[in-house]
Amino acid sequence: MSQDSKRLLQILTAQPVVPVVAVESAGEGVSLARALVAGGIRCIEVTLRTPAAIEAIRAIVGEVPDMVCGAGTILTPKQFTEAEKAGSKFIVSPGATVEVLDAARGSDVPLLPGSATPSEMMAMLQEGYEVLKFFPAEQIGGAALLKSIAPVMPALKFCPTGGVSMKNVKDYLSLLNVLCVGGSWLAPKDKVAAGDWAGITELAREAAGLKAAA
Ligand SMILES: O=C[C@H](O)COP(=O)(O)O
Ligand SMILES: CC(=O)C(=O)O
Repeated sequence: MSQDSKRLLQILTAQPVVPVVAVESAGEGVSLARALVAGGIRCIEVTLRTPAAIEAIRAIVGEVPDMVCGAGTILTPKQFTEAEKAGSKFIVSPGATVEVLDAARGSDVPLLPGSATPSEMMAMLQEGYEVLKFFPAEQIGGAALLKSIAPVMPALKFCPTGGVSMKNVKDYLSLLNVLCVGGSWLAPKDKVAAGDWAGITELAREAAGLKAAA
């Protein structure tokens, strides 16, 4: 399967913000996931940027049934397979290589590939992908860029990520080609390190109250 866009749409439209997190242990991942669920956020992207990521995905999938846990920063087929075996419900890549697309074709877990330019978006359409990550969103052109893509490639829907925060999130969520945004601001390093789970629940509650137009 190249992309189960129906399943991805279900996952991504269930909340306006998908927290993109890097965790230092499985226990930290579980506490974070519980704090986010308590604030109304039911989807998390655990990035493979720390050695604990795969164990954390496995633990969240096993111990926090109300959280839909995906894996992010997938750069290689090996990482794709590890994330899939850990129980990831979706897989996110900052871009799209032939190798990662091949791994996705052999898997039932939907891939959300990253794209940043019109040519990359056209290439993804050609591969049968209609739901894309837009990364790095703010740095590459922000909401204005995505707005200009809507009439040109109306089939595409995006999850912009990178530099998105409460300051600019509404610019993205007001676009008809934006399903939700991704961001690390719901899991600030200082709050996670301090175990300030109530503080994270508060950030999640604020984000969960936002509305996407798409
Ligand atoms: O996709 C991953 C990014 O690292 C999240 O970006 P951010 O930290 O700017 O929200
Ligand atoms: C940007 C990135 O690393 C990811 O979400 O896959």
